[in-house]
Amino acid sequence: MATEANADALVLSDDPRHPANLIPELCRNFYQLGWVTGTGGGISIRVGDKVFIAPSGVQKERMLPIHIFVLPFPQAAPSPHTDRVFLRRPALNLKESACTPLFWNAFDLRDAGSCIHTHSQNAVMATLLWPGPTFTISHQEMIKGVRIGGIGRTLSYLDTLEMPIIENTPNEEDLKDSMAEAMKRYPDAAGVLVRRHGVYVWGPDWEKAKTQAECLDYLFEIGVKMKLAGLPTVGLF
Ligand SMILES: CSCCC(=O)C(=O)COP(=O)(O)O
Ligand SMILES: [Zn+2]
Repeated sequence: MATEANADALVLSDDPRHPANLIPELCRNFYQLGWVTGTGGGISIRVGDKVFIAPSGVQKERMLPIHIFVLPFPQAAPSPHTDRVFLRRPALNLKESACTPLFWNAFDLRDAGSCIHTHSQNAVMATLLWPGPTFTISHQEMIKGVRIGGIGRTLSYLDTLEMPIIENTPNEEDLKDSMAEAMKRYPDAAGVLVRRHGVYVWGPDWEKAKTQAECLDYLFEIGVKMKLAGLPTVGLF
């Protein structure tokens, strides 16, 4: 059993690329993009058998490494309703992110090394202008930055990008099953949009997850603008 001091060693490092240093830094960047304002959204990183997760309901742009939770992987998707296991919990009275079971979908079903959740308005607008089960767009250069299933080879300019959209629920953790279903139904999709809420995107590591989140956000934004301009988003015109 880890003592408090050696558990803290899991999040205290001089290495700027340590997940406990990266998560606060990346959340500050995401805040500037409008992706994690109002405490929502965030990023989790899995390195081998350890998952690093931010606390819930905190100002994500002001987080520090000592606020980070560390959970062992694998374990059954941790949620407030299960007996979850921690390697390290902050001393403060904090709960792990409500996105934890959703992040777990990406680790369990895609062997992801990182999962990002944003509340980007581009993602939300895409879910409003595409009222059906998917968002689609083709013939955009940024499609080439997106990976098959989020983890495979990158798409070609000639591929059509399709992202499933699931319906929102009052509690974040209750999205777990519909997200998992969408991931099974759309194995090639690099993420899952949540209507009136945002998007989950993952990758083999945090750099690739971030690249894909950026490319997808660009595609949501231009798709929304094209739709509002009355232009088709699939096919050449
Ligand atoms: C205004 S945020 C509402 C809850 C939410 O959508 C979310 O992403 C919460 O994430 P957290 O990591 O703060 O539990
Ligand atoms: Zn959210």
